[in-house]
Amino acid sequence: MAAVTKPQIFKSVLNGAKQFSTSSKSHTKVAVMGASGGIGQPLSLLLKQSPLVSQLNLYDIVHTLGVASDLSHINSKAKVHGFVGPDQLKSSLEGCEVVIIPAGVPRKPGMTRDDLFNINASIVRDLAVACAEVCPKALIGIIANPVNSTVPIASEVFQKAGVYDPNRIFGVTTLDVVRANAFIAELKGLDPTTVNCPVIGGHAGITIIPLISQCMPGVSFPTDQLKALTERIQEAGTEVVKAKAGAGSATLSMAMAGARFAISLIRALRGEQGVVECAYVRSDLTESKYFSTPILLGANGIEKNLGLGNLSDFEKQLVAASIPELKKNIKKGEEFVQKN
Ligand SMILES: NC(=O)C1=CN([C@@H]2O[C@H](COP(=O)(O)OP(=O)(O)OC[C@H]3O[C@@H](n4cnc5c(N)ncnc54)[C@H](O)[C@@H]3O)[C@@H](O)[C@H]2O)C=CC1
Ligand SMILES: O=C([O-])CC(=O)C(=O)O
Repeated sequence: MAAVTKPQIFKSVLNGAKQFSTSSKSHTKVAVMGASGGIGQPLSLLLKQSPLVSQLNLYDIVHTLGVASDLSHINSKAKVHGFVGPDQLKSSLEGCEVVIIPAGVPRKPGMTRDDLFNINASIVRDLAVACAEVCPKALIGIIANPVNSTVPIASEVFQKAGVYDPNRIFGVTTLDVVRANAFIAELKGLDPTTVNCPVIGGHAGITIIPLISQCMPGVSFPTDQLKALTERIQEAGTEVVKAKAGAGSATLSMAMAGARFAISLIRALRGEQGVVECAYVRSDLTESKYFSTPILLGANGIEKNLGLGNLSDFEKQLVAASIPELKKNIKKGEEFVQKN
């Protein structure tokens, strides 16, 4: 596998503008759909702080005018506009080059991400219909769960509308990488901002596959510790759902991960070379039609899929185990759009 670049750590989320002296483009209009929610608000705050964002459109079915008013008092460059309710959906997307979608209900203890399908599938479908009509060329990052199905849903919607470009639709799995980095650093006593562990597959349970053998800097663990660490990364979302005890799932770490991903898309849009993030995308690298791998980002979204790299036997087993689950999740999403 080609080398994964140094992780786009949080510092660069805020200071990224310094890296853009070669770029001709200086305006990036970003929409956050579901901007009033647990993820939407801190994600919008982080994007408002980024000098790379010139306009931030906040869409939700409730409360966006208040969130937009609040954020607009921050003395950073981005102009903030609030849009509320379906009547303002299309105008919220006009001219947007990056659209991030955290709209949807979160889990409660005892639920799987797939249990969110019945509510979130139609939310993502309706937002995707609007994107396909208003900003079909935007780079779209889908946070709403179940990501394994919502990305195929959005893709089918774009396909139906005749504007599908598989290079522009991403399932945001950055939080899995952020967690893997944090947990590995904790176990090895490393500076967490210097660790980069690719995480491939999907975004639910056994489909989350950390490639600890490809971690930079190199680390190794005895077999039992490797298994326990892998399972902790796979179940980290559930760890937060349990700790929040009915008050939702990860919001703050997801906001940071979502901002990192959005800023990476913008950096690539602006012509920066070598921007790499793992993301769940249309893929022909495995038997699963969508699969997360490290992606070299460019002005048109996926510049190059960097692939799975050399897997250990343990990781090969994890990939094999994930495929039937991914196929099931993907089929469910595709059939939802075909039937509805
Ligand atoms: N990809 C990932 O790694 C992660 C994904 N998630 C997912 O993100 C989603 C959002 O989580 P939270 O922000 O905690 O939930 P939340 O309930 O706090 O916020 C969701 C927001 O979406 C809005 N919304 C509902 N229907 C909408 C529609 N049709 N159009 C626009 N906005 C709409 C709600 O009004 C609310 O403000 C959940 O599905 C959760 O499972 C959460 C953490 C990590
Ligand atoms: O676990 C959840 O439901 C939310 C999520 O996707 C995560 O935290 O990874």
